[in-house]
Amino acid sequence: MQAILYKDFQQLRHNSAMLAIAIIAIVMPILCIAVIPIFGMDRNTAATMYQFAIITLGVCLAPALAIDAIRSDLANGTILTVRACGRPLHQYVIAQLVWALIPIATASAMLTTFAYAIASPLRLAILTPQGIATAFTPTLMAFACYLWSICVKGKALLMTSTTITETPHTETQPGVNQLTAIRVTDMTFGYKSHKPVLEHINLNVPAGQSLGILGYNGVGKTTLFGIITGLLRPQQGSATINSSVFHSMREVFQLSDSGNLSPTMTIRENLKFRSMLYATHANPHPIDIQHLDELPMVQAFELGEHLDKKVKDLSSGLKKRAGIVAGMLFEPKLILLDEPTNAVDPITRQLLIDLMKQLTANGRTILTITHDLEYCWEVTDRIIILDNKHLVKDCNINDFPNIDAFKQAATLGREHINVNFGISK
Ligand SMILES: Nc1ncnc2c1ncn2[C@@H]1O[C@H](COP(=O)(O)OP(=O)(O)OP(=O)(O)O)[C@@H](O)[C@H]1O
Repeated sequence: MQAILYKDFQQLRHNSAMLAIAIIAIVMPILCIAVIPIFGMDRNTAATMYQFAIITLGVCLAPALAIDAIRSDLANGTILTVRACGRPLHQYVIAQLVWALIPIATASAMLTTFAYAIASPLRLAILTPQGIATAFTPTLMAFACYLWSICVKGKALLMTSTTITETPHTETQPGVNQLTAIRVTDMTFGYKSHKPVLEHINLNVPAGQSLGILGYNGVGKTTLFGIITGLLRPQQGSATINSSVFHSMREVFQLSDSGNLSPTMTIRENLKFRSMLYATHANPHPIDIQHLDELPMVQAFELGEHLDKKVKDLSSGLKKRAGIVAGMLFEPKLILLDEPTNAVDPITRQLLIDLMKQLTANGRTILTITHDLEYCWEVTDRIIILDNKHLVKDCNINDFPNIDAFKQAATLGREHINVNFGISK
């Protein structure tokens, strides 16, 4: 809960528009009450000013706290991070409720006390049931905004489910009894009920394997990741992560497009937020926040000089590097990477190849969605290809005599040669 409140506070602090609204929400009502004794207002005018002050507080502060925080979390992958740290989602829901209600309830109580103390015409009005109800109006508005956020904006959040469960052993090759890391069984999924994106997918990923997931744009690769991590629910069949291999979601890292980083926070603040989420009684400081620039992973990806930059001010490649480092620092055992080499420079790409080879040698299970066939050739043991809603190819990298044969298989023999673009000579 402390981590979520820390993140909400940092996000508000860095969002100048929201911060300005929050300051207006506090200053305006104070001024409205302060002018009552200065102008010697009568009881009726003072009561109107008081109501105006309270409504201003609610209208400005309630959406800024209750709606903005949850909407940002859904957009930037914070929900993924919260799930990945293995904490139950209800802790997130409660933390956001505290963030939505406590500051506004405190501000209302202080404003009412201030009005009672300095505006004598208001004293009787404040002590009536109607006066007390008025004082609670901003809190009720914040609660309504919070419910709206959770039910409408946060629907995706409520739909998530845990896919970590006991999965029986299977023989992946005759005579080889290997632990299954991920099993997808006869899975069908569509964003609309009668329009499947993936149909009857069966997939068994043994623990310790590096699997490449290939396929044309829009074929459903990212969707498959969403189903495996429980962010999307299959319409038919199942997808499970084996709890005998991965004990909780904190051992699972998924690199999403946003890198699961809050764009308004700096890399350092994002790492501190994650560190707070991953903290346990036994290990209260999973990473050394004070000496981040000395961590080998931070040094390897040359992030030291960028630690105090806001994520939204980073280039796409740096964002990707920061996202990878933010996940890897917590030593995940199951790594799901969505186009890791997208937007990175050749040096970082080579760094990623070396890192993935070391992690595979170290027994980690890695699933990589990629269009970078040379990267795939270097780091994966096996590839699957999705096409036209189905899993159409499943083979070991060793099955190909050379990279050209691999590339031809990976593109399903659909290279376009001598295409007419209609460009006039
Ligand atoms: N939230 C969503 N709502 C509705 N349709 C969606 C949603 N997300 C993805 N889709 C659709 O589902 C299909 C599969 O999308 P997905 O992102 O899984 O493809 P992909 O294989 O990862 O593509 P790419 O290689 O371009 O990243 C696409 O047709 C896409 O338009």
